[in-house]
Amino acid sequence: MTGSPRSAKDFFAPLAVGAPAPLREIPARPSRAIHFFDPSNPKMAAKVPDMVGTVDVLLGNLEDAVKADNKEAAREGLVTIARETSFGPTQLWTRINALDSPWVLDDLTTLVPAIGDKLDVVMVPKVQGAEDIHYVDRLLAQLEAKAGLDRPILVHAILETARGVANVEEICGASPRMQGLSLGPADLAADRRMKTTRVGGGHPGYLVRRDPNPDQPDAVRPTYQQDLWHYTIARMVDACAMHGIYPYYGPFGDIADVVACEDQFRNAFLLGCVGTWSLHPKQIAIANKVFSPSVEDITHARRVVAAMGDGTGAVMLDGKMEDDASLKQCLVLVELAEQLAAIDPELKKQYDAIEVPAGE
Ligand SMILES: CC(C)(COP(=O)(O)OP(=O)(O)OC[C@H]1O[C@@H](n2cnc3c(N)ncnc32)[C@H](O)[C@@H]1OP(=O)(O)O)[C@@H](O)C(=O)NCCC(=O)NCCSC(=O)C[C@H](O)C(=O)O
Ligand SMILES: [Mg+2]
Repeated sequence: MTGSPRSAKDFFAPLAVGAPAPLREIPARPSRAIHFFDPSNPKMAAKVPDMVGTVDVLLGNLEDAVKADNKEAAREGLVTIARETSFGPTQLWTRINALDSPWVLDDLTTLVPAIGDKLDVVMVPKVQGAEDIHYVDRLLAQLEAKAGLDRPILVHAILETARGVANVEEICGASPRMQGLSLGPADLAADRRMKTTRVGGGHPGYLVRRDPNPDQPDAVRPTYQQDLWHYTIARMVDACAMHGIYPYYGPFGDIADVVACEDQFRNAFLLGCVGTWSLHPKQIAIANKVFSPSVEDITHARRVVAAMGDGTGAVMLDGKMEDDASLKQCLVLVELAEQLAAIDPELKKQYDAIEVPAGE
């Protein structure tokens, strides 16, 4: 039957006859690094098979950073790579072109029939509001039905316009396909008319200065650089948590500055993000390190879990109060460690070696 009226109760109904049923819950699959490659670049494409298993997500990028003349080659290159590669535990994502571009329709109508059974997530750039997700949602359902796919392809939105940020909650709740959000700091900075020309990361001019000391009015007053992206990432994290989907940092363009890259990734991890983008092979190890809880954190978390017994009341551990709420914080880390250990043997070894003294 077609054309039946839709109500809120139909949120989880397929949007096309024959399309797979939407998922009720987005699986928490490890995605510490979403590694971008240009499928039209032969050197990058050649590296993809060997990267399987070393990174949680491989993303064939079709949008910005792919030259206009190479758009078709990138699309076809991704089809070839997807068909010829066995991805094992590594997810395959793509970033399609913007919804107002001349390429996006061909991106979706080519990729879904050709490699829809291998594609886990479609990343949609420059999402402005729920209407953009509704468009992609329906089109994907039609294409999935036509291709006879038996599981839905998920959708990930990049937050990179002021309007997108203003509509972040409705974007996250626009479809059961919504898997997560990434920050697009370069496009967002331009759209907001911010005055940084960097691709993500901080800026030395964005700072606070210590008050003058009346006793030493001429003394140097230290300054403290602030995080330009704190507000946006915090909004993303809340909107994603509210809708049961996953927030990610985005690109860190200063490939050479591995120290600041690690700092930016860690800020996002601490605020609640589950992963980030990697633009260059050397950013993968940084992301894997930062988005995997440390042995020290897991040791502490497990000690709290053990000390809290039935999970109620308050206890003292190392001079600090722990209670029902801090137990929940620790469980976030313990659950993440379990998910990562299931796919990362080296981490599993480290986490398994942790000994928690009984009876604390
Ligand atoms: C940033 C790069 C252009 C740097 O490339 P290159 O100068 O070639 O770097 P290296 O010489 O250090 O490379 C060493 C070898 O590694 C290969 N390589 C480089 N990058 C990748 C990669 N991403 N995946 C696989 N392999 C890679 C090189 O080919 C070298 O190989 P070999 O010569 O055989 O040793 C380049 O890294 C790059 O283009 N990265 C991806 C950039 C990208 O995807 N940008 C788009 C996302 S960011 C964005 O869109 C902004 C966002 O939307 C926003 O609005 O904020
Ligand atoms: Mg962008």
